Amino acid sequence: MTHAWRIVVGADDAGLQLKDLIADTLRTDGRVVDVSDLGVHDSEDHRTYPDVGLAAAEAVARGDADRAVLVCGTGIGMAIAANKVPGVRATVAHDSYSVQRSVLSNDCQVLALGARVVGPELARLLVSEWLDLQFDTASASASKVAIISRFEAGEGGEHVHS
Ligand SMILES: O=C[C@H](O)[C@H](O)COP(=O)(O)O
Repeated sequence: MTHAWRIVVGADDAGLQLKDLIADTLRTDGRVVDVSDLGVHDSEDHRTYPDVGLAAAEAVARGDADRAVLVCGTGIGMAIAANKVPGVRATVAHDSYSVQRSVLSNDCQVLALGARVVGPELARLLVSEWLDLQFDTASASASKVAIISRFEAGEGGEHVHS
């Protein structure tokens, strides 16, 4: 399968170094046609993980980017922030299987990484594997993701309370 991903990247101060490494890696990856770096750009840039995570997720929601890689200390804050943007599904994942399922089961467009959790080479490997994954809208997982989307759109009623 060929890809032409447009990727937005972002980080807070804790994730700056790993974000820059991932951005450099993405810029030389033939599967990526555009890398948009929302910062932070240096130690003088004091924007927080929600500032950057929300902006990146909004870029995905608008269709300005296909996907986002977001880095903070743990990845958790970035994922929480990104998941608040309607239409965006974000995950923290630091192992291949979780990265794979986040796309194939859950149609996540946002991968959040923790610079204080994962080493740079594993992070680069995970991002590389992630670029080869694409959600299958005809898969059995699609109807499950659709329940979340309908709930988000205020069209609840089909999910079952137990
Ligand atoms: O999830 C949040 C991130 O890990 C962030 O980089 C650190 O947040 P804190 O400074 O509030 O601990």
